[in-house]
Amino acid sequence: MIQMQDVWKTYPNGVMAVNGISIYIKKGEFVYVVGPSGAGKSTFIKMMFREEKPTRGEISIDGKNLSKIKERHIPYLRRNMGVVFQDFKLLPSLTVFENVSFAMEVIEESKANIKKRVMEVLDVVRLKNKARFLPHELSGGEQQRVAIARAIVNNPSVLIADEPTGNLDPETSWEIMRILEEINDRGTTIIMATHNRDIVDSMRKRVIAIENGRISRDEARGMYGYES
Ligand SMILES: Nc1ncnc2c1ncn2[C@@H]1O[C@H](COP(=O)(O)OP(=O)(O)OP(=O)(O)O)[C@@H](O)[C@H]1O
Repeated sequence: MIQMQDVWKTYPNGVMAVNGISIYIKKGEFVYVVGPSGAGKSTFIKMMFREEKPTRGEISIDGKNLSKIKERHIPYLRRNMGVVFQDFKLLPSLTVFENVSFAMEVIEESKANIKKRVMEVLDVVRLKNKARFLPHELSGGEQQRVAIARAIVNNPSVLIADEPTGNLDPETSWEIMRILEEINDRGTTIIMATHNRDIVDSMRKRVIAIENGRISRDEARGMYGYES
């Protein structure tokens, strides 16, 4: 569960990126965040995993107030939140397997358990057969699937994706969307910022539209049991 209460963000240069947003996202929801370029979508999303701090207002994840989490506890918060970006952000000198296992909470885990879990998530993204490949040996869609595997390897309750299909062709984008839906079906909350109108229009999910740092629309789009 994610809750924002009258959240504002002004950057040090004076840009007012988010201007009074309040939202409630239930566990297991799939939410699109849409809006014009510069509307504040990334800022809104970055505050959820404390990449940016709000200037004002409160954000809580699973009942924990983010502003009260001490710096040294942020890695624990991040472990419960997977993040996927437009540009994949894989480590170029590590194999697919290593990129995913690197993100794992390895303390007290046996090598066998790590391998089992990594192969499990590579199976989810259908890349078990490319575990030994390096990122540059993969297509863009495959690289994004590795990034998704890395994001879910610690079983996060929330997966945040900022323009995950931004660098991909339509067909590859649909492949990524099918994988995200599958992950959502298993109970992970998904929050995805996107400019892809086709995807938003054809997958019936909640849509939060942001304009000038405010919510201009919040529609259930047929999501059963949710009223906006
Ligand atoms: N680190 C920063 N410092 C100063 N201003 C910033 C910073 N990051 C973003 N901004 C500004 O905040 C506003 C909102 O930016 P943000 O990246 O949140 O928008 P966005 O909706 O994600 O845009 P896009 O769709 O183009 O990615 C913009 O005016 C942007 O220039």
